[in-house]
Amino acid sequence: MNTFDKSRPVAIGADHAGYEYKTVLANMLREQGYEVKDFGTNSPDSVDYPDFAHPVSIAVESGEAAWGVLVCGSANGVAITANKHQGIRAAICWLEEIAKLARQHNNANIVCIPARFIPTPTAEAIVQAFATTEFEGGRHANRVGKIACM
Ligand SMILES: O=C(CO)[C@H](O)[C@H](O)[C@H](O)COP(=O)(O)O
Repeated sequence: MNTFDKSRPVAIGADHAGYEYKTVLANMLREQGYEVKDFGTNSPDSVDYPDFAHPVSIAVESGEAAWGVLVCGSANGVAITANKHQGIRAAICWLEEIAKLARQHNNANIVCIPARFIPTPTAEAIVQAFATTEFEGGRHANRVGKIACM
């Protein structure tokens, strides 16, 4: 249930610590037939991660994008920012298995990548797993429902 399809774009964004990974991940997704909406940044010049995490989150929250990818040094900054949005469940993922669980158990809709702590192939495997793993529903649906009740 609730698998990401390719009828809507993937929103992607990063700060200066993540922009190189963002390029690699966006290219990987495009090669797989996804439309990618890139919110920047596109250089190593120092920027502030909320300026990129908020637009990606708004795109996913509004339904303009089906899901999102955010990259910064530790992934903490982009995840904290994204999770300020009511409709966002952003998960920091540093292993492929964590990415699968973020989808299976948490129905996460943005994957947050810590570029300074994992190699590029791991980041690619994480995004691939996140893109193709389904939410399991059932007992997890009750729990995910309670996240947004406040
Ligand atoms: O999580 C973060 C910020 O809370 C990210 O890791 C940023 O990429 C990091 O803080 C950037 O650090 P820099 O010293 O300004 O390059």
